[in-house]
Amino acid sequence: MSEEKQFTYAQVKEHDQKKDVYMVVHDVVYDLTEFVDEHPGGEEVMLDVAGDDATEAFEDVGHSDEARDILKKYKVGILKREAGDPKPKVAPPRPSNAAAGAGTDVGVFAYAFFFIAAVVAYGAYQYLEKQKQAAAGAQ
Ligand code: HEM
Repeated sequence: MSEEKQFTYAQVKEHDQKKDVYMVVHDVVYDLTEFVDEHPGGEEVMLDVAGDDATEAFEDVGHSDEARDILKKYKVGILKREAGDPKPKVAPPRPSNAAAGAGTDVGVFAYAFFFIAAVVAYGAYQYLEKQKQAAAGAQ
């Protein structure tokens, strides 16, 4: 069995310089030193979270699947959390899958929209019928 290399948070913290950038995303440790310059979002944001848990920053941007694929290439190990380490502010790994809450909101909104649309359509229908009757009566 191939054992994955484990890093403590303190060890990851040591790699917080531009020439040596590690970061943690969803408890996986990545060596992104080579990627910092290539990052389409700029090196500044990468250096902000160098040596840190970048999970929240990474997920907040809503990175593409391509970005997630790139990330895989740079994996060097997994994070071994120890007592006292900062807790990950875990955003769901896949916001699109895990957005049950948000999905519900959108669902309710969609129902409300269709309900209002139906009421408006019914009203318009009634109005047109009345117009027709009025026109017929006037003849
Ligand atoms: C952890 C490794 C990271 C990788 C592999 C990565 C990769 C990428 C890629 C491939 C894009 C192009 C758009 C896309 O495909 O989604 C992108 C855009 C972006 N990234 Fe990252 N990123 C990483 C970390 C971060 C972090 C920590 C931040 C901090 C906020 C960040 C902020 C952004 C922003 C703002 C853009 C949008 C740029 C634009 O559209 O002008 N990224 N990233």
